[in-house]
Amino acid sequence: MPTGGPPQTPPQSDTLVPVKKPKLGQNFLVDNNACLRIADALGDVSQRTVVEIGPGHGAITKLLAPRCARLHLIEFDPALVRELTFHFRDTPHVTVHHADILQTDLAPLRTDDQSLDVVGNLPYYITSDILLHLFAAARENVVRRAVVMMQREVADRIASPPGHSEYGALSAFTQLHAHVANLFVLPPAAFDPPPDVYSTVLRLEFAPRFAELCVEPESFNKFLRAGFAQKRKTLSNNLRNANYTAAQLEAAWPEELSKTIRAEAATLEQMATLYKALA
Ligand SMILES: C[S@@+](CC[C@H](N)C(=O)[O-])C[C@H]1O[C@@H](n2cnc3c(N)ncnc32)[C@H](O)[C@@H]1O
Repeated sequence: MPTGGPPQTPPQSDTLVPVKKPKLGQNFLVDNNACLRIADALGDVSQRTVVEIGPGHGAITKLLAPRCARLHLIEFDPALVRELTFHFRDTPHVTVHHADILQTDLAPLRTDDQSLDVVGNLPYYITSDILLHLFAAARENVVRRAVVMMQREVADRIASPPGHSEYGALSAFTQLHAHVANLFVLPPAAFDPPPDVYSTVLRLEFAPRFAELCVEPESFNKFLRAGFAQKRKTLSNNLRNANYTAAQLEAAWPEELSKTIRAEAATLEQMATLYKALA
């Protein structure tokens, strides 16, 4: 549930995504077929609890509500909250929360400890913050699947493999937590008002890899952050800035890993090997 109600100002954007600034990221989906494809991409939700991030005027919500067992709507704009509350006044399995998704603890929204399915045409100005919030929930098995729309460039980065020019910190964190499927792209005309960018719908099947990589989640996340801290620097230099000594790095550095590699070129397996050697 929201912790202490929504803040008075919108949340800050993060450093991983270029800032786009329609009011609260409000580009409403007006392509009904796209709404249907998003709802379909969640699969059979007849026995499941679904959380929608930023339902807006309810374009996707109205299709989902009759399909799922329970639906929680997390909306930050008070005028939209009033509109949704009125619209769903006679639909007891739909709950409207006036809340900032980034301040919302998703765990209490579960029923009988069943993991949640998440859907949302995301407010693009906080896309990566929302993803990081979902990854934290995935580490606690709170979420199972998410079908989310975001700016196409961000989606392309998330889905690209290590060594690819678009691979970066957000790709690594996403692929550490989920299998990613790139579903479809929408042009600006699918929205009102139309954004300046194309949009992509991704499906994330959460499956955190910490156990498989034999790493401790919190400290490995910290290690990854340190490794990706400055894009132009080598992995080794970024780790030096995070207080690993040259001698520690020299002793732990795996033979198969180039000394001048950047984090963007390393696989998660290689990062895990180095992390464990340094532990
Ligand atoms: C891109 S619009 C999507 C609206 C609707 N789902 C649609 O597809 O037409 C993003 C929605 O997220 C809401 N929003 C923005 N920041 C939010 C936040 N921090 N927490 C929850 N909702 C937020 C906006 O008010 C808006 O309704």
